[in-house]
Amino acid sequence: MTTRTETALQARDVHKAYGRHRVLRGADLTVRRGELVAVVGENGSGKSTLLKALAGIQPPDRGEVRVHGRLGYCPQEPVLSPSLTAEQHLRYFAAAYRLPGTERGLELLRELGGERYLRTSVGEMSGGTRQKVNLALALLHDPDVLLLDEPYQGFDWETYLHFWDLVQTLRDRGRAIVVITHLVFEQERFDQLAELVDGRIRPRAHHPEDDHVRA
Ligand SMILES: Nc1ncnc2c1ncn2[C@@H]1O[C@H](COP(=O)(O)OP(=O)(O)OP(=O)(O)O)[C@@H](O)[C@H]1O
Repeated sequence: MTTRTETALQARDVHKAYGRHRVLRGADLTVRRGELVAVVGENGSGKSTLLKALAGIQPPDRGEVRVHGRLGYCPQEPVLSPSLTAEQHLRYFAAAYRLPGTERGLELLRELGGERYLRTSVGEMSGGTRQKVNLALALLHDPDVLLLDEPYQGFDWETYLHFWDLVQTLRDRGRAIVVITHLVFEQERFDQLAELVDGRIRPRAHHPEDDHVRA
């Protein structure tokens, strides 16, 4: 039996440098099941670097990352094959995850309004549609911990709202979700605001006056 207080992801004292550029300098983050966390910070503060470290794409130079359960990572730039269709991507990823079929992927694409592009090759898709496929693939295996790097880029307004509904549903089902976002409005959506400053996470208090204001 699992409860919401269970830790789903824990990062301790994470350091990462590119050459002499020390981007992460002791970042700590704890996310529990059923928690939605926003990672915010200035351009270049290291948000994507942190997510890559959490996802294991770019292991930290120092520090520790623990993920409890299955991980899903949606990178900022879609990693898709231009010559394959959305349907083919779903099939290949479903096989890689050993899923019985592509139903969940189809459902996700439907929710995001990308279903009509199932037989379109990725190379012929718009950026927003590519991002829908990217997100559906990251969610395909129903991960316990979801790391999303500005996943709504290129989404039209309606898809953007559907995206947050989807995130809310996953959160309510106990998934732990970390989203990089430049938006500081609607802060009440989030259980934690984690601000990256000088390579460390600084918990940010909720300021109601910031709501409905873009960064
Ligand atoms: N592969 C790399 N090699 C060298 N430097 C890098 C690399 N990736 C990122 N950087 C640098 O590390 C710093 C942090 O980059 P990162 O992409 O993590 O920031 P970010 O907060 O996600 O930025 P943004 O808000 O613009 O997306 C930047 O100065 C960037 O130029």
